[in-house]
Amino acid sequence: MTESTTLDIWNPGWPDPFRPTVDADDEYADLVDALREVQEAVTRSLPTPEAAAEAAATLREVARQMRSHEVDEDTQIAGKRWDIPGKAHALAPVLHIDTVTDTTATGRVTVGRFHSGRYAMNGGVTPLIFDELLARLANSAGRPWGRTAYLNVNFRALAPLHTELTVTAELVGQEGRKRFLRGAMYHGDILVADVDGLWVELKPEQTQNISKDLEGRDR
Ligand SMILES: CCCCCCCCCCCCCCCC(=O)SCCNC(=O)CCNC(=O)[C@H](O)C(C)(C)COP(=O)(O)OP(=O)(O)OC[C@H]1O[C@@H](n2cnc3c(N)ncnc32)[C@H](O)[C@@H]1OP(=O)(O)O
Repeated sequence: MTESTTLDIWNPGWPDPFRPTVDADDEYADLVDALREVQEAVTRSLPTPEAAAEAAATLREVARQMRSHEVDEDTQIAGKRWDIPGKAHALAPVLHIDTVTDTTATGRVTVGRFHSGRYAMNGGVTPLIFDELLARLANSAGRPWGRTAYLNVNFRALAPLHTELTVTAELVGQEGRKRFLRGAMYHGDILVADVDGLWVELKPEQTQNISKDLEGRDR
């Protein structure tokens, strides 16, 4: 087991997840955009062995540079820029959030070949997009933080690449600590996927530190 650390993950002062949580650092956001460009370009390429070796060396040099700026997870920016599409996280599809109310949210997303299965969005990417929008809604409007308990996705039609898709989310019910959400993804008028999700509000002991949940496990 690796050494256990205490990570305080609960702070009642955290703002609504539709708003920024860390100071804007647009150079960092630009770095993540550049990384996305690399992901897409590498996915689309079949370089010669020489070109592949040269690019690998360049990328390892970038990794070396970034390791010299390493910070802990509470301090990192990646995934926390809730004010910009994609939250400055290279894995996240770039989701533009258009409308937000206390119980609904809508957004738009376009994915390229990096997120492709075969000529259409990969089936693992669709839940990633739903989780992004539904989790924010579940944890917004002053609702205490909850974790995703399930995310049941139905794939209704192929979701095309390089094409803007609309995503909707709605809080449909609340029972005690449980929040039920529903979402849908459309290509124009065509329903490509829908989802039912449950978020469970964290108990006090779950909000103190995440290491309790991970105790005794390798990580
Ligand atoms: C600079 C600052 C930047 C900060 C910026 C970062 C912010 C950061 C914030 C961190 C705060 C959270 C961070 C979230 C991050 C994820 O959402 S993680 C995403 C993946 N999800 C997980 O890993 C969750 C893993 N699972 C769990 O932790 C636990 O199972 C859960 C979901 C918390 C529930 O556990 P529990 O609280 O012990 O639940 P329990 O009391 O047994 O059940 C409560 C009710 O829910 C029902 N339930 C629970 N699970 C299920 C299920 N799967 N299906 C059906 N019903 C269920 C139970 O039946 C029960 O129902 P009732 O009997 O009350 O009717």
